[in-house]
Amino acid sequence: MRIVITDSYEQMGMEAANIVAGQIYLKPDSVLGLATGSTPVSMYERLVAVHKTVGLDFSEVTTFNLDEYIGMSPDNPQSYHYFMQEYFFRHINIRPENVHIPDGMAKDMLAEGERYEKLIAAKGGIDLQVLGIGQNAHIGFNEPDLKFAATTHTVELDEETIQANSRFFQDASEVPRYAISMGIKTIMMAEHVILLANGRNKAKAVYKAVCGDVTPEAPASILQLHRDVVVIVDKEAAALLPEQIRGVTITRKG
Ligand SMILES: N[C@@H]1[C@@H](O)[C@H](O)[C@@H](COP(=O)(O)O)O[C@@H]1O
Repeated sequence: MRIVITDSYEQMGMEAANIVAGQIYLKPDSVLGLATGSTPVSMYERLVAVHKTVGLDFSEVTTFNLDEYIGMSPDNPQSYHYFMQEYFFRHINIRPENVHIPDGMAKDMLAEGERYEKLIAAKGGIDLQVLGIGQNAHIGFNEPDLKFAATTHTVELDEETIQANSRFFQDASEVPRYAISMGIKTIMMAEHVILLANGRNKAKAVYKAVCGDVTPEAPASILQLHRDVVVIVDKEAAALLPEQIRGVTITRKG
């Protein structure tokens, strides 16, 4: 794991965008795994800016999003389909047919999970996966569990996640109880991974991901077993990392 601690949320996004842009520069037909939530917004803003200023080309890029709420149609402003259009896809030259997000409206979620996994495999797997992290150390919507979930599957959301995500809804009762999410194995099979976090409320989860026991009770901890992970966190989210780790990390001024 390489840990990058930044001074600000914007800097965190910039560092992540640089890695994504470098990936596309080296491999224009890259397959990206993408995340939603407030964390990656500064990364998307930066990528859009790089696209507009120096023409970062997304025309050959394929994307697979991590997850979607079950029962949410793509035109619902709370859906992850809508989020991705709003913050990223409508601002860049990606081809609509190259954009993939699990279908939260599918009749058969088992079949949808299988379809999604086959699509990823048919594209040769994910080159670079971007992740946020939940306060309970979930990645995608893989909640703390007794085992690591493998492939794309239906998840019952934890109360903590429902409460955390209720800020995007009128109130917690409107937050869907179920989601469809890439599994831990899907994520771990990606060639490169970036984990992003900002804010003091993520410090405990970041500590578990980087320094805690590898356990399905803290799903992000599995990333310690991945061969190429960059953890990019602002200083608030890095607050609980021990000095010796902080001592060997790059602290960028932003
Ligand atoms: N399923 C998403 C995750 O992919 C995201 O990383 C996480 C953190 O969200 P945020 O970035 O808004 O804090 O929770 C959501 O529930």
